[in-house]
Amino acid sequence: MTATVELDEVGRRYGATWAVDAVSLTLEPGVVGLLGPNGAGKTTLLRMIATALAPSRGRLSVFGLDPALPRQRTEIRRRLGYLPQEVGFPRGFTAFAFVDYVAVLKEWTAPGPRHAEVRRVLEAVNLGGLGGKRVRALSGGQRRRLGLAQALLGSPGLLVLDEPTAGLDPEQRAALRTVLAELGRTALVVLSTHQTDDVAALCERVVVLDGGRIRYDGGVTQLVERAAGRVWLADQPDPDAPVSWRTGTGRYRNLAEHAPAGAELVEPSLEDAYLLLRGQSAAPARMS
Ligand SMILES: Nc1ncnc2c1ncn2[C@@H]1O[C@H](COP(=O)(O)OP(=O)(O)OP(=O)(O)O)[C@@H](O)[C@H]1O
Repeated sequence: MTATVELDEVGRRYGATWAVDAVSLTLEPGVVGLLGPNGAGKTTLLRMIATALAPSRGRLSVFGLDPALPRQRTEIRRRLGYLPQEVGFPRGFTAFAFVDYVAVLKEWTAPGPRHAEVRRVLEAVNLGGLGGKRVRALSGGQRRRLGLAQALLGSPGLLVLDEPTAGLDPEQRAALRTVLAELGRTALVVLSTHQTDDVAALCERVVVLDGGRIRYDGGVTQLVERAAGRVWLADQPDPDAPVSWRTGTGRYRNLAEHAPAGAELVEPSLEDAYLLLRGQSAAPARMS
């Protein structure tokens, strides 16, 4: 069977900088999380998968098609939904009119089924009651969900979502997780986020990018297991820990190979595992 997305040594360069450097990935249906620090190359990678940006080198195929060829690119675009990091909304449009406009661009010609689909995706992101509201009058989180609604049009086989949960309140994030988990049963959902708890709640697979390169690609559980036996709660910060921070209880969470004095070993989270991975490649991070 053809993989939904296949990248073979894909790179994208801006001037002398490789924003994405020799990335190889085979992505099948399911929800895949993309983590990485600011500037890691997540948006650049997602833009290439969404056919919004051409690779500078390497081979990329989506649904077995080549986005470098105009006809095949059009076919890919018919079958994918994309939420960019920043959506240029026509702010005078109503929420309904905006999604309807995107639906027209996506070749939904018959008004009856198109309007029904617009209503469906607005409901899916809990904006069913706000279809008549102007985009400029929506809150930031509501606008983010409106951007998501247009990506869901036509239940695409590939959803590329750049920070879909940014600015969403906890209830909306939880609701969105349900929508995406449901979609991931049949479609490939690739999402970038800075929220490790979204990845832990939603994804089986996580790809960690840093400096344009893959630092980890595998199961979320396996990444968390790497941090087992290395997360310690103590009354003091451990000077030898690559990562250490003061928690809300006043105790320090130390990510370290060896037990700091008087420390208590605790279960690792995905955030701990991610920070440990980062700590191994980056300068020591200390937050207090
Ligand atoms: N249009 C551009 N022109 C020049 N450099 C760019 C451009 N877009 C991105 N870059 C550079 O490419 C690198 C990767 O940027 P990218 O936006 O892909 O990272 P990111 O992981 O999405 O970051 P963030 O988490 O901050 O959104 C950065 O060094 C960035 O400065």
